[in-house]
Amino acid sequence: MTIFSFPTSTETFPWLLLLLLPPLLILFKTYLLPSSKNLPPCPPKLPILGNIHQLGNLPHRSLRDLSLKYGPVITVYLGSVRTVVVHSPETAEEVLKLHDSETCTRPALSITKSFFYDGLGLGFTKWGDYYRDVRKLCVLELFSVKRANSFRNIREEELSRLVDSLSDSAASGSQVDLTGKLAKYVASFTSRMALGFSFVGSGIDNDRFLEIFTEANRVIGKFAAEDIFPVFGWVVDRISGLEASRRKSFRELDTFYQKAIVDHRERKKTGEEREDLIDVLLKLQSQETKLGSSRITDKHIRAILMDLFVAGIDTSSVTMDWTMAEIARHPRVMKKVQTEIRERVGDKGKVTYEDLEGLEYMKMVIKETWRLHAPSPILIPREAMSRFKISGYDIYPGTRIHVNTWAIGRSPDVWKDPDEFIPERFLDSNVETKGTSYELLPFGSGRRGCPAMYMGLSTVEFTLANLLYHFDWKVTEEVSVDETPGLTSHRKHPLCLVPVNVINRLS
Ligand code: HEM
Repeated sequence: MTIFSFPTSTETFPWLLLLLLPPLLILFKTYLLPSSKNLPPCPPKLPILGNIHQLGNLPHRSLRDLSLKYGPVITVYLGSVRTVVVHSPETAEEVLKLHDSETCTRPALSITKSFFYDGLGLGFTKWGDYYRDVRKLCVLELFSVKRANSFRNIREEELSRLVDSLSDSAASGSQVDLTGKLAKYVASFTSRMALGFSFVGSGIDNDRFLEIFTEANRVIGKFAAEDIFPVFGWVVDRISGLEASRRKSFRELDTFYQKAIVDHRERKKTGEEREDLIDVLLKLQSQETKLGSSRITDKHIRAILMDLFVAGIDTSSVTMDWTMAEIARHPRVMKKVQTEIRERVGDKGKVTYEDLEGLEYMKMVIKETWRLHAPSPILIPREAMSRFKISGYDIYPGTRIHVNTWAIGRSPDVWKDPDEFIPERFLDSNVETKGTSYELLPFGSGRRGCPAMYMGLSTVEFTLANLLYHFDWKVTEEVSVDETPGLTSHRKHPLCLVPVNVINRLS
């Protein structure tokens, strides 16, 4: 009898099976039995479509409704893509703080390829060394407090132009489309800051730029079939024309940015001293600064400009539009905020940056507006990079993760009378907007939070304070709070009000 002999294949099989069983079971459980995972609850889904049919026209609202039934963390399948959406401050904190380092990348979306230079910018770029370098460059060189303050005079000039045009309407007693005026004002100010000019002489005037830009925002906000059905969705996007309209918008903006870069280089040769954001980027280019493993090229600059325009214009202008709409709907608030501003500023003839510090009620009005009308109702998607838990549920690598900030702002578990506009709720409250109070996240939070908060906030406060200081606002028709779908929450109908001149300006 041999104690040990080389086993035959028939002998080996049971032993091999026994040895391989545990890993095989783990593989089977992990990949072939998804239903046995402890995933966040998922509403009943359809084959192929998943839960798409339940998202409706305004997904932040439909998802909130689903979360009322299934809980604050839900799974929805966008076609074949597993997506987790969180709806409470606690679960938002888990995603944005506790698991920030595991969720701070972006999924590979088709818009990144066709519109955001395949991830050379910031907002849609995957986490990694390259992203960290671009973010650092933007935070230190483009969006710092010092840089934002260096553009104060531009903002003042643009505001002065806006107030002049509103004064003309006030003199004739005519109604103005304040939504349109605010959008143009922010676009002018942003382009002067970034490009040094307000489109004049660029072959594109303000109106044309806004047209291209509005169209760009429209196509960016659209669901692409490719992002839902990665294998064949791109065919649908071609047939539906989405891909073509994205490319058209992209080409127009790309050409425009490149022309601005070339013009800047030419101008530099004449020795003209000026420092807009393209100048800053060109200087870094000439110093051979690196982003990831590559030196800064013109394409990097165009990608950063795209992010700056897409992320910076809409968010600021919709905030002001919603705030003015809510103020117009609430005469008590209008009176109170105007009294605060006028008492503080007196007969100086304009609100200065120094005055903003004391305008506590106005700041509450803005917070209340953000609570009800989150500028990004659903934050830009994150993607899980490892396996972890949220509220005890398993989250697997590759899962898309969304934070529904709109739902958090409207939650009766967090806010008393959540659908009412009551700025006083922030009196003696320590809820702030910079990303550490998870019940109010207008700028997002964590590693992907807005890098230009100071710039955005100072534009909003300075502009609103001046509009409310200079004018009373007569409401001649019902102010609607209907929204349109998209990445940023726009009001559906333009805000039309009659300005009444009350403060004569100092020149
Ligand atoms: C009131 C004005 C603004 C609001 C409410 C706002 C809000 C936001 C929000 C919600 C995000 C997404 C955060 C996330 O996904 O967690 C974001 C990201 C971003 N914002 Fe802002 N923003 C404002 C102004 C600006 C301005 C003026 C700029 C630039 C000029 C800007 C540039 C960006 C960029 C580049 C990102 C992407 C960050 C990343 O993914 O790393 N924002 N912003």
